Amino acid sequence: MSCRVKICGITNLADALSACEAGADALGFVFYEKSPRYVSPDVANDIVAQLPPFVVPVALFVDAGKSLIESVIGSSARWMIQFHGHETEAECVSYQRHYMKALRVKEGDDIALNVSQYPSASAILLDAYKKGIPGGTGETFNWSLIPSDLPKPIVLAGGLTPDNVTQAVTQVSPYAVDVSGGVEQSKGIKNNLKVTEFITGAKRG
Ligand SMILES: O=C(O)c1ccccc1NCC(=O)[C@H](O)[C@H](O)COP(=O)(O)O
Repeated sequence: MSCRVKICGITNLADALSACEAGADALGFVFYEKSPRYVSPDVANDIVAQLPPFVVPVALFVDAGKSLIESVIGSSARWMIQFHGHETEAECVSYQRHYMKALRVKEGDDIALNVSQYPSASAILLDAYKKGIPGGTGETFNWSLIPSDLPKPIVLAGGLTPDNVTQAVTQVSPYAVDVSGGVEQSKGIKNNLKVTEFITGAKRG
């Protein structure tokens, strides 16, 4: 089975449809106001309403309140949730949607133990840890820290680009890869050529 691809940080319809055309399996929308990739719930839901079938929209939150999360996911049954902060298992499961929990990896972490804290997650996203920045850092982490026998589908993220994604897929064999900065032409705006090269590279690995 070839590796799935999630293109994260979508802020406009043109980038969303181009990514779908290029073969993206999932699109990420960042509902974290401090991010340069922030998109409002209204704009995101308008985009989601125009997505082709079989593409999963993923709503990304960082320690968000219940009212924001419910206002986004309440507009479409298609939303999956990505919790990218310090959310507990009980909080994640309370929305009764498929969700991914992002874990930010640094040397010395017990990844297997951290994954075991989220038995209800549909997948675990592993991203690079950088103090004070919750995500979208553009930095890789040491992929050899990832145990090969984790009990959940793994979404590999952090500093992936068209140049390193095939190597990442070959080394880690993740269920999916996730990219944001590595396929941008400027913050929040995707480069279609990079998106196409990234997806081709991920599916080749
Ligand atoms: O993109 C952001 O600005 C962001 C802000 C806060 C939390 C998460 C954020 N992005 C998450 C992602 O885009 C990806 O899941 C992942 O972090 C990979 O990003 P990148 O290293 O830029 O490819």
